[in-house]
Amino acid sequence: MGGLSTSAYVTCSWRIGISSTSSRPPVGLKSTESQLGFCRGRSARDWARARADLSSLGLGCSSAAVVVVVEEEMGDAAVAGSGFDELEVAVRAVQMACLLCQGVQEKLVAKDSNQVQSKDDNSPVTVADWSVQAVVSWILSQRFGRENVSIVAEEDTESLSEADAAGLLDSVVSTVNECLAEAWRFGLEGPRVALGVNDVLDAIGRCNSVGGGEGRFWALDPVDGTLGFVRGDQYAVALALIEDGEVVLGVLGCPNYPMRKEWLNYHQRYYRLMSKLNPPSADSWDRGCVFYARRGSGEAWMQPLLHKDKVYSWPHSARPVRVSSVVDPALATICEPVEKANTSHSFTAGLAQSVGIRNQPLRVYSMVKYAAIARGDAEIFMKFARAGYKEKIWDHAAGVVIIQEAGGVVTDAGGKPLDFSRGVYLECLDRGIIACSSAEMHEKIIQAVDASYGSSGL
Ligand SMILES: Nc1ncnc2c1ncn2[C@@H]1O[C@H](COP(=O)(O)OS(=O)(=O)O)[C@@H](OP(=O)(O)O)[C@H]1O
Ligand SMILES: [Mg+2]
Repeated sequence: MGGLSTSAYVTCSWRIGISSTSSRPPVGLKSTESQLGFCRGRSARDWARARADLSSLGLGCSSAAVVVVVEEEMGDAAVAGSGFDELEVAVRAVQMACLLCQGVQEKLVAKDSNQVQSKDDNSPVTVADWSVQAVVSWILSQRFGRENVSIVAEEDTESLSEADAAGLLDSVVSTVNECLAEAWRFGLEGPRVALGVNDVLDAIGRCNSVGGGEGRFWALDPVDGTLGFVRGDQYAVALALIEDGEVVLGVLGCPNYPMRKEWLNYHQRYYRLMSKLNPPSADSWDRGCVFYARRGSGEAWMQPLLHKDKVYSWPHSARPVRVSSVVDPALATICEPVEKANTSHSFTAGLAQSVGIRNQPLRVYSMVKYAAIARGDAEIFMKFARAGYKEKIWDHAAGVVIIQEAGGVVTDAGGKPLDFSRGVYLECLDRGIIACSSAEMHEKIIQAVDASYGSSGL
């Protein structure tokens, strides 16, 4: 089986191919190139399993039908107990979740009806929401121990467990297993055997923490901007760690956020077409970024999504991001929600005029807006929801720390920091959310809000 010792296989990423004389892929391992029965692995356990599977097929190490390809040296250890900290695990989990979402979105855009379900409030919930929640929950529990992981997240298992959702549940289970089978590519361990329905429901249902001001918990929005997602447009996977009411790290996966700001102006359908005509190469940073920051570091980072068939190695070409240096309102751009049901476009248009902003607003679904400010693609993010709407912590936590560490300012419209210590909602939020690239710009906006809010009818 090649000229390498077993120890080499367990410290490298490898691929086993069985020649066409044997048509069956190794049992229990993902068949990625099924005609030849290829499987891949990246840990001692995978390797032991592959050998056992080969022998169950009657193929020994020296069999001519077996080919082992060592793909590349591992950049980091894949076995449990290696020293990734919470940020690294969170980034890897979000990377995996982004790839999962891209797969589901492609099917959705091609109109696979099993992928969308209506929640009670009629918002579209997809296979991706539940699958991402299951994957992230499973990975965090696996890495840090179930008893040490508390998660506040958007989805519950109620509608998924109903009798008429059996097809949907099956799709979720297979999507989760497909995603976790790739965990080794991200330096993480997947499950030894595929998760069953109950395992998946358990992973989703476990995310039932209610947050609060004491202790540590994760806040997860598995697919933020569900409308953007089902429309084939922008959406985000948002994961934050909150400790004693403060966001200590944030990760924002933006699978459709382009490398170049100019692409934001194109419709996603046009963008998809262009990507097909001119496919991204392994080294081009085409579509899909993951942003992250650690509280107090003074740095925020952006990584490309992992390309197909590549193995992730930290820090995966990360580059620092910084907020815009534009301070002249005449050159500034406001970023805001797409849906006027989610914010008052007329109020922000009035504000823009009063401070001298001339550019058209950049309207983007989801927390990608936070990424846009952190990367300097726009200078101001504002959201003024209708009276009575309560913002949820998972819709903001990751984005806030990323903007702050990239040099920006985020507060409510009264200038107070967003309060993540009061449970699932941003209780006591004063009017709306304002994020700016600089303290000067922020001050101008706060003053403009004070001057016009009373007569806005909001
Ligand atoms: N009525 C109302 N007002 C304000 N906000 C609301 C409202 N209803 C929902 N939501 C929450 O807002 C999330 C989407 O907000 P966005 O800023 O991304 O809006 S938009 O999609 O760009 O229009 C959206 O997140 P997702 O559910 O993850 O899509 C909701 O959590
Ligand atoms: Mg959301």
